[in-house]
Amino acid sequence: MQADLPRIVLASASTARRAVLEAAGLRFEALPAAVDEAEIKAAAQAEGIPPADAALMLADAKAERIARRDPEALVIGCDQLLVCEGVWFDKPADLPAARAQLQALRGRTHDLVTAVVCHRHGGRVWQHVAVPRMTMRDFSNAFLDAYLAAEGEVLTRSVGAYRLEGLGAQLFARIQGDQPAILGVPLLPLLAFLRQHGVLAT
Ligand SMILES: Nc1nc2c(ncn2[C@H]2C[C@H](O)[C@@H](COP(=O)(O)OP(=O)(O)OP(=O)(O)O)O2)c(=O)[nH]1
Repeated sequence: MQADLPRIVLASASTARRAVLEAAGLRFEALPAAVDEAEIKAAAQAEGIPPADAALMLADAKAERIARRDPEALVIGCDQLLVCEGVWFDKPADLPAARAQLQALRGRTHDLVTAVVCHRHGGRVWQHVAVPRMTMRDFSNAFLDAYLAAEGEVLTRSVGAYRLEGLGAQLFARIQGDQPAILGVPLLPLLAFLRQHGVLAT
């Protein structure tokens, strides 16, 4: 890597986000940002802030928290909200909550409001929001219980209580949007920015 390229930091604890960027060949450091997402989400909802703006606020908060340590670094922050018929869902606390959440989402369509921001030199230099639209089958409880047993606690790390990659594909009747955005990172717009910013080879 050329010496004058900025250090890239992903302000995230998400294994899914890290895997997407690593698979795309990005070389970066991943540092979790200690941000009280629940508090920011609750305040945004109370103020009637639209999901896309709330997701950008959360992504900014994570990037800012990490960028303070190294203003020269290019810090990537992401956030993903799940909205189904106006109701915002969060990562389930445990498997029973994952079961209840999947029962609430089955047979319905939900949006994954997925924001990504880049911060450098003390401010946001780029942002993008993608909104994949996910339509779930009206799957049976027997199917649901088999899915939960097969996947286990990892489902608590996903805002939708599912993993599209793998068995989770069987939950869906229709998907509008690209898989990296569903997994939490609008990848191609981000890579385009990184090339334009001189961080990736053109
Ligand atoms: N593996 C997988 N993960 C998914 C899928 N859909 C959503 N997710 C994950 C990506 C993110 O880790 C999480 C969205 O929640 P957040 O945006 O709050 O991120 P999280 O708290 O996990 O990490 P971060 O805030 O970036 O430190 O859900 C999927 O289909 N497969």
